[in-house]
This record gives sequence, structure tokens and C-alpha cells, in this order.
Amino acid sequence: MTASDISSLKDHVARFLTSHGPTEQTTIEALTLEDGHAHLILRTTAQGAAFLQQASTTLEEQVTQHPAVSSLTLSLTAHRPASRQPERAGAAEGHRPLALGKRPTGRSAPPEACLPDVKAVIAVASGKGGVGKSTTAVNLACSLARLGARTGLLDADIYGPSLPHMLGEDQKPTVEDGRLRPLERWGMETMSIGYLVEKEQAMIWRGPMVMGALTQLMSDVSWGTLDVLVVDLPPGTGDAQLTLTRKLSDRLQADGAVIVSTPQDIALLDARRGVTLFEKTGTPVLGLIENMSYFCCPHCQEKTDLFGHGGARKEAEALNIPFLGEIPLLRDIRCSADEGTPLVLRDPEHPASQAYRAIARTLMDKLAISGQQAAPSSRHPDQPMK
Ligand SMILES: Nc1ncnc2c1ncn2[C@@H]1O[C@H](COP(=O)(O)OP(=O)(O)OP(=O)(O)O)[C@@H](O)[C@H]1O
Repeated sequence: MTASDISSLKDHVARFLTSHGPTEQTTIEALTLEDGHAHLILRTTAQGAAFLQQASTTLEEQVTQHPAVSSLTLSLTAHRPASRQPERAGAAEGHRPLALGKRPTGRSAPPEACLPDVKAVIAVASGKGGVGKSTTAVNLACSLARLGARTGLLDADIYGPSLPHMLGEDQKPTVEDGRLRPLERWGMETMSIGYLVEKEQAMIWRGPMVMGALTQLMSDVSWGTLDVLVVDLPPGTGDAQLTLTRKLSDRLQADGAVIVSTPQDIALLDARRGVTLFEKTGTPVLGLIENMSYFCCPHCQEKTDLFGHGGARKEAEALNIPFLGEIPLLRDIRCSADEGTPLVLRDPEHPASQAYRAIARTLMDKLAISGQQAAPSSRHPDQPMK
């Protein structure tokens, strides 16, 4: 990379911005080029960001036409309000920001500076969508918090953020010194792209924007000191997952992944791809959870193996990874998720809550996570925290 590469690349981007409206107020915040990979940060207004989201493919094509560039990561950052007071994210200029704020010092934090005070990161993944990954991540995170671990929960499921709904959280995070403050919910620090943008907006994001947003959700959020951060990954085994898991595994030896699958063959096939993905990035697979393992009739308690049963246990044995446990298909689990109070908090003694808690305990043992956080004395240990 030479200075003239950067300068001509900047001209390239500037030409794109002047020839495509409405981007008058968009400026190049930073541009770096390493081994042919360009990282471009644009500072823009909400209107410009909405446009850039749609035009990201064209911009990506234009930039990668430059001879020095083979790939691009694009991050958008909103114009900062003049006030130094904490702002509700989304309040600037009367719009919700379409990308996260960034640290005033310039470049995004390098991977080794990512989450420096987080002792362990658990990525919850699934090879396929709709298997209950987010439900599992939320109930596990709440169980970890109830077991006394200082817990964070990051919804990295950028295309379909479900955390705000499952946690019953509709506040907006505040921004302080250019960093987002996580929202405290149910005794955990929580962050989701769903707190910041409308679900439909996130769904149309292109790869580079997704990666920019995910990186910022990890490095530009003041997570503070945590024993464990549970990360709800997007479903599948695409580039987003690969990059994200690489970033996570770069930062700590103790990181591990939990894979959620239903007992069905097709879901297990996808789960196998998930295992391969983590092996590629050197992230230890902590184990497989079988969700919707069986249906338990709420009236007669009869068990029915709707999707077969035990497939995940067999698959775990075949892949030589631990089997962490099974969670039944229950109306109570679905209803409590929809009501915004995870089952482990709504009904801690429910057999399914106990199953989640047992898995959480196993994870704590595996990652040597301590449960030292003192529960507030006025609160009964089984009483959920706000
Ligand atoms: N064990 C369960 N019993 C009953 N309902 C469940 C269970 N697990 C998940 N669900 C329900 O299934 C639906 C999908 O769950 P969830 O959103 O957690 O899946 P996901 O794998 O994260 O999906 P996506 O890939 O779309 O993000 C939700 O309505 C949820 O309440």
C-alpha cells in the first residue's frame, strides 16, 4: 500500500459520493488499505445512510475496481451531536442512526483490543435458521446471570435481531464519549442491532455493512467487566459467521461455541457445517444442544418425538463433541419469549428452566467462569432482576 494508492482510492470514493445523491453531507472519516482489503468509514446523516445502505453494492463494485483493492468493509457512522451529554442513540438529528457511533480516536479497535475486560465469550450458533438459537441464547444467558456470572448478551443476529422482543426491551441505548452503553436488562448487559435500527432496515444490509456493524457492536460498545458474553450469531455458515468467529477467537483462548440444532437430519447436517466452521477458526466447540427435542403435551404430559429424538446426541458422538443437553418443544418457552420474560426467569423451577440451568453450569465449568457476582440482598435469588 502506498500513499498514492490511498489518495487515488479516496478520489475514487469521493467521485462516487458526488455523483450519487443524497450524499452531500457524507464525508470520508477513515480509509485504510491492508493486503488489498479496504476499510472505509463514512460519516453521514441518517438520510445519507439510508441511501448508502441501498447503494452499498454499487459502491463496493466501484471501490473494488480500483487496482489496489480486492475487498471492502464499509462502516457508516452518524454525525455526532454537538452536546457532550449522554444522548439516546437515535436522537441525533431526529432520526435513528443507521450505524453505530465510533470512538473519536479514529480507526476501529484492532481484534486484540476487542472486549478486553470480558473473560469468556460464548458464541451460540446454528447451521440453519429457526431452530431456536436465539431462544436458547437468551435462556442460557439469563441462567448464567442467575448463577452469579456477570453476563452480557450480544444479539449479533444482524438480519433478524430478536433480542429486544425476547427480553421485552424497547429502550434505546445511550451514547457516551462515542461509545454505546449496553442496556441493563434482567441483570445482564445487553446490546442488539435491533435497539438501533428497524428490523426491516437490518434485513436489507449487504455483507460489508453487516460486518462493519458487527465489529462495532463488539468493539464500540462499553461492555465493561464481564465474566461471560453470550453472542447470538446469525444463522448459517457464511462469511459473516466466519469473520465474526475469527474475531472472537482472536481475542481469548477461553472462547467457545455452542451449536443449537433440532433432532432432524437436515438441521443436523447444517449443524455439522457449523462445527466445521468453528474448527476452521480454531474456536473450541463446547457442545451441541438439541432444541425442540420432544413435544410434551401440556394436558396429559405425554411425550411425542415430533422431529425424531436423540439425533443431536448421536451426531455429537459422531463428531466427537460434547452433547450438552436437550430442551423440549414447549408452549411455555415460546410464550415466555413472546412476552419478553425468558422462561428461566418466569418459572425458574420449570423442568425446562432446570435443563437450561444445567447446561449453563456445564458451560461455566468448561470455561472456568466464576459465579461470584453478589445478588442484591433485597432480592430473592429466584426473583428476576430488571
Ligand atoms: N424449545 C422451544 N419450544 C417452543 N418454542 C420454541 C422453542 N425454541 C424456540 N421456540 C420458538 O421458535 C421460534 C424460533 O425461535 P428462535 O427465534 O429462537 O430461532 P432462531 O434459530 O434464533 O431463528 P433465526 O435463525 O430466525 O434467528 C420462536 O417463536 C421461539 O419462541
